[in-house]
Amino acid sequence: MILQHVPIIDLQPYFSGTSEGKEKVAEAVDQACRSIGFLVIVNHQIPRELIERVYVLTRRFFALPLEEKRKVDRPSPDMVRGYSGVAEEGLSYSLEEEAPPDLKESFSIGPSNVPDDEYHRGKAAGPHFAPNVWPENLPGFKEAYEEYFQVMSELAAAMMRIFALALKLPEHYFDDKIDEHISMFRSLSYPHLKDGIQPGQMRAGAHTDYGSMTIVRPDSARGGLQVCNRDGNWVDVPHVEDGFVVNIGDLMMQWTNDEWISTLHRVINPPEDSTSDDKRQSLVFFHQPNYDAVIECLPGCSSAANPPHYRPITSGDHLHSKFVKQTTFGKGIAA
Ligand SMILES: O=C(O)CCC(=O)C(=O)O
Ligand SMILES: [Fe+2]
Repeated sequence: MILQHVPIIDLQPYFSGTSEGKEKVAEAVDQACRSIGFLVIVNHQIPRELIERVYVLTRRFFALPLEEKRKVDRPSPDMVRGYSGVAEEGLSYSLEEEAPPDLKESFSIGPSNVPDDEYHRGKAAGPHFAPNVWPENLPGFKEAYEEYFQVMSELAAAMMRIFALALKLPEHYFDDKIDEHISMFRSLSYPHLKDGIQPGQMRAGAHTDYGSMTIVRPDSARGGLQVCNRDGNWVDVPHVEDGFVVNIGDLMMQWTNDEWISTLHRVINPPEDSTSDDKRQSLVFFHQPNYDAVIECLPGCSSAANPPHYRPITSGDHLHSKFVKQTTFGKGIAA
């Protein structure tokens, strides 16, 4: 059955470790990834205290004066680190569309405590392990962000094991392809702008994500995340207290030979007549396999009648090709 809405999936049976429990979760995830490319997970084992701490520190960061935030500006266009201001990027650029820039600010980090060796620092590593930049005078910010990056990496590894089971592969199939992952954690702040909005301008324009998966801790504020379903209708992603939104990106779609779909989504503005302050903040983890992991049609995803749709490509080159597209079409680089 093709789902037209985003399902809510309880991960508890997976974490309880029985093979029936794992099977049940894997089947539900397979159906979600085939139908709509999005799911909401509950019982994910991420401590609530940490999520709250990161959320509060993020509010504090975005509330700083602009000149303070500018001190941790993105170091260069190909390094997604540090701060980007409102309307400096447009996610729709990656779709080769002319669209007005997004109404959001962001702060991004990549892996920390990177070993000083050839794999991580050599030419082949490119900007994937670029150093992080940190705001001064925000006690606990760096620690909380690094801890969040770590727990998200573990949750993504668990999701990749569920993905493997869902695709009828050995549970640990992806483990050695993500053990040096080049993911990015990005906090997003969407101010509630009441005027100066251009026609068609949104909090985040319609786009697909690039990598293996995205894990989002959203906000209940009005003006939220929507997904375009198979019928071509925009549907709201349900807001579940203590839930995370998971969606697969273009790389996973390519890996599965289009069996799973990377779906268009967007973040809409609050209603025009709203008199309240509907500012919104989300915490977004973009998971991306090791830069040298080869993304080629997974076993079981092709047949004589349905040969591989894509040539093999490394995760690093795949990500780079998205960035190049974006710099050609817009002034910024998004996630
Ligand atoms: O803020 C959100 O809920 C999602 C944002 C998003 O889709 C993105 O940054 O790729
Ligand atoms: Fe996205």
